[in-house]
Amino acid sequence: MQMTFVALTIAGSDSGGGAGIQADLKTFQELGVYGTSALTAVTAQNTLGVHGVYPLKASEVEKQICAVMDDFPVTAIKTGMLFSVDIIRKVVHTLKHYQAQALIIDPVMIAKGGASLLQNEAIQALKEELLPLASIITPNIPEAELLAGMKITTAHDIERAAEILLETGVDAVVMKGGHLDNQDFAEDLFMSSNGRKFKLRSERIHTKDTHGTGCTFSAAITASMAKGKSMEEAVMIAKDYIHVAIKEGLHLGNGHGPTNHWAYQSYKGSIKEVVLLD
Ligand SMILES: Nc1ncnc2c1ncn2[C@@H]1O[C@H](COP(=O)(O)OP(=O)(O)O)[C@@H](O)[C@H]1O
Ligand SMILES: Cc1ncc(COP(=O)(O)O)c(N)n1
Repeated sequence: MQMTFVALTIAGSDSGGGAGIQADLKTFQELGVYGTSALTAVTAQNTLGVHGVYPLKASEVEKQICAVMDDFPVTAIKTGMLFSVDIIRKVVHTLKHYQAQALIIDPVMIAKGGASLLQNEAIQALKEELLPLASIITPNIPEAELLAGMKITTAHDIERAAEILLETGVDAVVMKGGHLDNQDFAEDLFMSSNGRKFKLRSERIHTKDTHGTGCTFSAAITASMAKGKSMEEAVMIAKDYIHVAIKEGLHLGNGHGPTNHWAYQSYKGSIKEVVLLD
């Protein structure tokens, strides 16, 4: 009998289906992993922006996590939009109880349209209480600036910020380069506490349809880790997955459209270039 791998996402709902819980579950499914979820908030959202944010109570988030963890053989967990200090503290408490095998944290803070998905006072709790439990954290550049407490403009800054984030106790950091002003490449930096360091480089796709790229990328990492792959392998597969999802975009909606979560099905071979660093 074939083994069924199970992943859990703890995140917000995006009614437009391109980011959040919906992106995570689609990605899990495409990568052959059974997806479960614990909602932290409902958002009224489409490709034009976030039109409403309705957080759940922390105890309601906890109940969902327990319901899943008490019954399913979950091998990897990811977090996305956590919204408040209360929800973060409850998630930390609950995850400590279950001792997740692999925990991937996408420190979602601000939607691409500018809406806040994490209250300002929650940034510290995320950094000090949740990050120490994590296998991998996947900040984009603005998120890394807030978490590391520094401005990031050069390649040296990116490495320095990754080093600062490793000091929180997380096993590895992936600094996503989608927001960098590089017209040719989309480059992410992987750095782990055991000294592994490399860049994942792919051609930059010139499109406005990048809604949910971060959610999709971290969900792809989670799916591979749920299947038992190493952090390095998982990050490499995720880079290919997000690249084809952006490249084969669906052009839906009138704003920043979603990516194509099923494009990876018909894709063969490797796209990214791995650049080893000392
Ligand atoms: N225009 C693009 N072309 C190719 N890859 C991209 C592009 N934009 C983002 N990516 C990739 O998508 C992933 C998510 O990055 P990013 O967009 O920075 O995250 P977020 O959605 O959290 O802001 C990264 O692997 C990044 O390199
Ligand atoms: C519920 C939810 N979670 C996460 C994001 C971030 O996605 P993006 O950075 O692509 O806007 C979002 N827009 N909505």
